[in-house]
Amino acid sequence: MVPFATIAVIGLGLIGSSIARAVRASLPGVALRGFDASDDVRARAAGLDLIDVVAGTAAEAVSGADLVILCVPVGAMASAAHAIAGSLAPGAVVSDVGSSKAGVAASLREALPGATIIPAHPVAGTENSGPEAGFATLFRGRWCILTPDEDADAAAVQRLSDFWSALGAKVELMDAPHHDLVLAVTSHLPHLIAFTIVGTASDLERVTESEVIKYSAGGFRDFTRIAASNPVMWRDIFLANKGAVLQMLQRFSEDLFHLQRAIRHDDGDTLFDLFTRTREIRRSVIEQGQDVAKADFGRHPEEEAGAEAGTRR
Ligand SMILES: NC(=O)C1=CN([C@@H]2O[C@H](COP(=O)(O)OP(=O)(O)OC[C@H]3O[C@@H](n4cnc5c(N)ncnc54)[C@H](O)[C@@H]3O)[C@@H](O)[C@H]2O)C=CC1
Ligand SMILES: O=C(O)C(=O)Cc1ccc(O)cc1
Repeated sequence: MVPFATIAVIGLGLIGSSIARAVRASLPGVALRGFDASDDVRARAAGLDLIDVVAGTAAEAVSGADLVILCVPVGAMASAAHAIAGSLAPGAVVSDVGSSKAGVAASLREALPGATIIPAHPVAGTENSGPEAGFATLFRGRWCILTPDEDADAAAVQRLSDFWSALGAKVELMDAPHHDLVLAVTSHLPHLIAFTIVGTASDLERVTESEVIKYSAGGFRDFTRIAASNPVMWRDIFLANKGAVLQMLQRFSEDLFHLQRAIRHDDGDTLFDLFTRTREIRRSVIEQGQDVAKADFGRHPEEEAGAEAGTRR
């Protein structure tokens, strides 16, 4: 059974366009409507034929939709929700894909009193943005975390869970503050570290005269992919998940200081023990992700073809 008959996607960038493509691929027959605040993105989305109707306003996009998914940066969720207030079909489920959850949920509740709101976070993405960057297999084998309130409509939670499962995602339920703490460690802090190291290296480059770029085949190259992520999106995530990120950053700084001491005092055992432990963690991450790796894990199909032809990312 198709969980929703008409889906409205607000924000037609990487995630919104990937949802549209995945719905077309996995739920044929579902009507797709959409809107983006950018005239240029709306025109490009229409050119890519991602959805059935590219509406001229958010209110028009959601009319008649039984599922509305807000796919805008977390700092724009409140204004996107206000723009659809009063235009939702009776019984419509409103969801979002924001990377942080507690603050977004509060602003959706404030903008849409009485609406059925079930927040979600597909933990799948890339460093790219815009409607061209999306692809239908993005969510396959990846987690989608739903963070419904305790008193949320259980039938609506089930329908949204069925929707994400139909797109190939593995669904998990969590409370929003716990989600924000977990993602601060697994996603937000690693991004902050990448932004920092690439920024530091770029400052040093003025001293070393382009050696940073020249010798960037090492670990630095991997950091540059993450550090190329969308600046608006990440600015908003750090401001929205401030408490959890600062808490994790405090712990990280203490651990970094501990390593700094070990290096200064020639304490090789401390370094060796940590690196042995982290090597094991990588192995278990790979083992747990085996099924995912086989499912075009996190790569645009064109990138996949490039990688197979030996092109380095
Ligand atoms: N990029 C990623 O890897 C992931 C992103 N997310 C979350 O998904 C959301 C969207 O991110 P992306 O698709 O990557 O960004 P994107 O930049 O590719 O697309 C966002 C789109 O939203 C539009 N927009 C901004 N404000 C709007 C408004 N008020 N009304 C209508 N449209 C508006 C922009 O014009 C843009 O086209 C963010 O909340 C992000 O935290 C979640 C998982 C992964
Ligand atoms: O590109 C990567 O490695 C990512 O980590 C993508 C990503 C970004 C934000 C999310 O909330 C979830 C996934």
